[in-house]
Amino acid sequence: YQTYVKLKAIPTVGPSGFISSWIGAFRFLFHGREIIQEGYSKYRGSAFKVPLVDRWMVIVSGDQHIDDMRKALPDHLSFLDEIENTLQTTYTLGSSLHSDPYHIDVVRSALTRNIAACFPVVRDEIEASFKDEIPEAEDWKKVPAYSSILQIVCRTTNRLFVGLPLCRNPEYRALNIEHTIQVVTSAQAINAFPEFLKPLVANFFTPISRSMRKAEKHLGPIIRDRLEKENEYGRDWPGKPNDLLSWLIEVAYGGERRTVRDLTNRVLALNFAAIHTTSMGFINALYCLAAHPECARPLREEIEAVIKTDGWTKQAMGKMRKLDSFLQEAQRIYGVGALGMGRTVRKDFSFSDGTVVPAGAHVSVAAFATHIDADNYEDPYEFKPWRFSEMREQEGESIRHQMVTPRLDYILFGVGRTACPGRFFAVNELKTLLSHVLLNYDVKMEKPGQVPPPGWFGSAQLPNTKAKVMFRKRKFS
Ligand code: HEM
Repeated sequence: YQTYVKLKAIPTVGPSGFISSWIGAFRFLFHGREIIQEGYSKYRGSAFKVPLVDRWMVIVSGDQHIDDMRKALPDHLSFLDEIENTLQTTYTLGSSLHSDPYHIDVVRSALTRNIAACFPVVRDEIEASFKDEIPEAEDWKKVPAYSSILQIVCRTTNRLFVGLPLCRNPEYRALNIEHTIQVVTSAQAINAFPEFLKPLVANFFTPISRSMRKAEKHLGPIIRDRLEKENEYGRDWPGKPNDLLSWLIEVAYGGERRTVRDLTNRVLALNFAAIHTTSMGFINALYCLAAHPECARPLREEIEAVIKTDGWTKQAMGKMRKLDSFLQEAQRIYGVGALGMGRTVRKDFSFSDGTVVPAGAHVSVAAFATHIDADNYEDPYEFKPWRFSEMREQEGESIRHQMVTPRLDYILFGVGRTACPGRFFAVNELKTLLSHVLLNYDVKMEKPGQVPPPGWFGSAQLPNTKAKVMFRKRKFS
């Protein structure tokens, strides 16, 4: 309530009374996108606020405000505090992730540096997992795409994270896929209670101890073996796998970092960051391809021409501008929720237009509204697959409009110092996955020409989980 009093100067969209704001918060669960769109239309370029079930959310938009957020220091606007607040990480993911987030640097440095070196194994896992999940058939076959893609992405990502054979273990995969869902739902349950009850309530809802027990069963022996080998033969022991677990161990010099428990926790947490995000990104692109099968030909031509000169490499993926544009356009429309770049305000923060957001408040960007703003994108509701590759042609060799480049009008990965450190790997993985589909299958939607409608809950946009995609062995050129 104290924070609300300080926020009085910022206009509210929807009811603002003490009781009526609860009704507004309930309405937000089912009409979040429309409420934020209403605020965006009225206050684009300035700030407004909406009541959520557990907090007031200040929402900003427009280049200037987003740039202010990009430049803000973490001790003013904190991403980690916001994650702690929304996901209740201390209870749901483990407290050391917040107090010592070194795994983020490992993603930013070692993992990103190794994308080229690890490209062949990731591609190998893509081929193997498609063979298992979606065997090539002469006739059209209906595939429950969402669940198959989750399995494929989980396997592929974990080939890089922990290697063979664990990445293929069904129990290990199920654990990582379910853990994410449990973290999100239990955090929502914990957040429904007042602060002083949270530690008590967390005992009932927290999934971390069960997930950790299961994960330690799989990862414990591998971690112990690697730690022993490093102690015996030194840092670069012969046969040391080149994967995320090794890169984590390399900087886990001692103390709590160098324990089975903490290392297991980091692997679980990075699965949390990587699996559902990448799966949703890929399913969005797959639905767009299946709804626009006419895009297959130009994409195949590009992929085949580049592979001919560069082979299956990271460098080749970097040259595929149409593929990059197609993926980017799918995420522009279907890949972001109504809110993005959430931050908790640590010290009173002044935006450049003078708007002050007090310490303790929460700020987000109107992400979806930004992505479908006609001032940012012509015909914003239309799926234009070559939108971004055409922009890049106009600008010569510019890298500004490639998918990995965060921009004020494209905030899929956030912008600024906390922009997703896994995005270079994620985009490379998405390109390799979609290339594999294009070169080996024909795809179409069960209902031709239509991307299955996504679901919205609160501010989240979720791809349709029920739709079937038709697959058959590639026949068209
Ligand atoms: C298409 C897939 C992905 C999307 C859309 C995505 C999106 C995001 C977004 C929006 C953020 C927060 C940015 C902000 O608010 O400033 C983020 C943070 C993060 N992502 Fe990703 N991500 C994806 C894949 C991955 C992958 C594959 C990894 C790991 C290999 C990863 C690791 C992380 C980590 C560690 C953070 C926290 C960064 C920090 O605290 O500084 N992400 N991601």
